[in-house]
Amino acid sequence: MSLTIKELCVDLQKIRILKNINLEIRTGEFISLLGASGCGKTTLLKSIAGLLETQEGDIRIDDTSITNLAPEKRGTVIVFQDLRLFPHMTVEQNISFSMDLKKIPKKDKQARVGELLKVVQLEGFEKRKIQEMSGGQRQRVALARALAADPKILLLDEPFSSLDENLRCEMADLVRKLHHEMELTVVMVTHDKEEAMKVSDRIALMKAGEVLQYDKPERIFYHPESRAVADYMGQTNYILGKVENGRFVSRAVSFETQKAEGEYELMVRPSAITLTVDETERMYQIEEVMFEGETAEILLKYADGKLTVWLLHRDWMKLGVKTGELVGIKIDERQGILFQK
Ligand SMILES: Nc1ncnc2c1ncn2[C@@H]1O[C@H](COP(=O)(O)OP(=O)(O)OP(=O)(O)O)[C@@H](O)[C@H]1O
Repeated sequence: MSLTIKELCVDLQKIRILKNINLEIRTGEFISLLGASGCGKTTLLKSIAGLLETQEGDIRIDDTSITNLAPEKRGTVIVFQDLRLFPHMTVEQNISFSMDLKKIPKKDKQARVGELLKVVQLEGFEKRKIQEMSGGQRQRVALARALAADPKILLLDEPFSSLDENLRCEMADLVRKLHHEMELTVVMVTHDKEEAMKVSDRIALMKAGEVLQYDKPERIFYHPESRAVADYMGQTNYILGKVENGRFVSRAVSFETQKAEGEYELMVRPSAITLTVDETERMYQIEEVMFEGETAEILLKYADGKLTVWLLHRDWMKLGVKTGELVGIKIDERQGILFQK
């Protein structure tokens, strides 16, 4: 089922929290709402689930408006960060909760619980109490309980944030697998950009109640539409320059461009710069080198400011230079983005 959000505005205690949100989520798509704490991700997820009153705009599943429907009639199910399981009940009782409401016969219910436990890799755990399970196992139960309601749209609010890194990856893989197998449309809230890039078909990057960019992970990372998006998605360098006569010209790099004349900043990720000792023009002084396992982070100082460069550690070692010495740089301009000043 597809989900369309059109010009959605939401106020909480008379303050406008969501400002004119527009998103189209295709059937079977996995999207992430990504952004810093307080930008409105959970508010948007709750609005989709029908847990908050909306002031303006429309939310549609396929061609039907759900804006004024009660949460239980929307076909959406939300899994919260704190899971909201019933700790004294068994796994089976937790998972079959939505089926009890629908008065599904006991035998069918048991069979379905068994199936769902298999799906989330917790076969045989029916009679275990929630309080006797680990954090990762509880996450799986919460997921199975959500799936038991046969959702058209699965909404996940930072579902893995309380887990350690290994479990996070495992759960992310599981959700991604279920999403494929069950052709679920999934909207996940996260503030973890790596997680978002890994699991999502598209990412809606939010800031202060607005969507700054809604795009595929590669585009959000390599083709940010604004400095705000570029800065959120990873470390960046900005090189000041001008476009004149069809060329971007700066102290560090110059190349042809179709952009209009004016002052620009060239955004370059640290991995798009390499160092050289062959050039005659060695005008970048190595200020600091940080060893980070397979990579080395090198901080350079030059007349216009500083640049950060990431090299494979073995490539750095091959250069044979050390802190305080001068090097030249090469910038892969195809990986750079020009922002007008
Ligand atoms: N019940 C409420 N009443 C008033 N303001 C609220 C309420 N709930 C949240 N807010 C405010 O709305 C804004 C968005 O909150 P929201 O929880 O949607 O952000 P978020 O992006 O999900 O943040 P986080 O990553 O920290 O969970 C914040 O400024 C928050 O303080």
